[in-house]
This record gives sequence, structure tokens and C-alpha cells, in this order.
Amino acid sequence: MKTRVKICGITRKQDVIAAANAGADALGFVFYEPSPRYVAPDAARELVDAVPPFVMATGLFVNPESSYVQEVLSRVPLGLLQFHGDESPEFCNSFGVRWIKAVRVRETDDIEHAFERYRNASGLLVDAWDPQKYGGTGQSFNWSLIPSRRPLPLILAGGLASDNVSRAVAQVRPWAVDVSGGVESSKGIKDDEKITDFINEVHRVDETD
Ligand SMILES: O=C(O)c1ccccc1N[C@@H]1O[C@H](COP(=O)(O)O)[C@@H](O)[C@H]1O
Repeated sequence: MKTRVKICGITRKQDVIAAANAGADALGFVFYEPSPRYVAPDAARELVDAVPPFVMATGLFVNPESSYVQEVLSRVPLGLLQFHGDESPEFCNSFGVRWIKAVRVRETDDIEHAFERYRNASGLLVDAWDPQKYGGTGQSFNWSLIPSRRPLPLILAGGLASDNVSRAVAQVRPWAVDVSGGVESSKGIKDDEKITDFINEVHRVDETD
């Protein structure tokens, strides 16, 4: 099976092009101001306009006001929402746009509960747990905590890079992987070569199936 790849935290048009040319299936734009990868809606609109067809533009939020999500959606043509905070399923469902929910993992139960609670999501993203941060920490977690029964497509994130993603994909067999820090030269600035290496590593494991 082909493992999908999302490159998150894009802040520059040249990184949109580089990621799409390297074969990314989805690109992420961070609408969370404390993040070094934050993009304001008008800047995001220009970036999303450069996204080619069949590549999914995804908007990442952390505990946003409903009005903020609506404002972003009115300006930026996003195909998918990604919620990384403590949003309720009702909140996530309220925008008429498909969404995925991120869960920070300390134990298997965190994932089992999230599958149950967010059953209307289009997918569940599993990320490393951090007491202070909602994501984008560059930390990985113990992948053996991930259950094999998955009622929703599972997206693996957290500290992935070209030197560990093949092991991650071989072990977890996720629907998709999501990476931010592992393909950057500095926060918010993507590195073409790292993106290409990352995606090639994912496809290499897929081909050994
Ligand atoms: O990228 C951020 O700054 C960010 C901020 C708040 C929540 C999530 C964030 N990013 C997402 O976190 C995971 C893991 O990122 P990394 O590869 O470990 O850097 C990923 O889904 C990012 O999109």
C-alpha cells in the first residue's frame, strides 16, 4: 500500500513547489500564532494558490475560536482541517470541512479513546506527548503503543525524518506520515533535499511490500 506523506508547516512558496514536486500528498499550513511556522490567512492564501491539483491543502489549528476558523476558511481554500488541541468532536464537525484530530500519546489508551471519541474524523494523527506543547516538538514516541485495530486511517507524526521514517513505516504501517521539523533547515524553512530524501524513504519501504 502507498503510504501518503504530508509536509507540514510550510511558510514559503518555493517550499510548496519543492514538496509537491517531490511527491507530497498533502501540505500543512499552521494557523496557530505561537508556532514559528505560523502563517497569516492572507499569506496562506497566496501559498495555497500555488498548490497544484491533487495535493491537499490542510489547515492546522490549536484550540481556535470558531470565528477564527471561519475567517480562515473564508479566505483560504483549505481541503482539510487538522486540530491539535483540546477541541471537542462537535467543534471539529461544525465547519462543514473534513477534519483530522491529533492526539498526543502517553499510552495505548490515549489512542483507543481518541478513536472512540473522534469517530467522525477523517483520520487520527498520533504525535508525541509533551507537557507544554501541542505538537511540532520534533520528538518521537514509542510506536509499539499504537494498536493494530484502527477504526480510522492512522497518521503517524512526531520526530520523523529521513533517518527513521522507513523504520516507522515498516513497523507501524500507517495510512500516512506527517513531518515538519525533520525536513527543515531552520524553524519554518523547509529544505528541498530533506523533503526529497524523506519522501523517497517512505516510497522505498512501500515498494518492499
Ligand atoms: O508545527 C508546529 O509548530 C505545530 C504547532 C502546534 C501543533 C502542531 C504543530 N505541528 C505538528 O506536529 C506534528 C509533529 O511535528 P514534528 O515533525 O515533530 O516537527 C506534525 O503533525 C506537525 O504538523
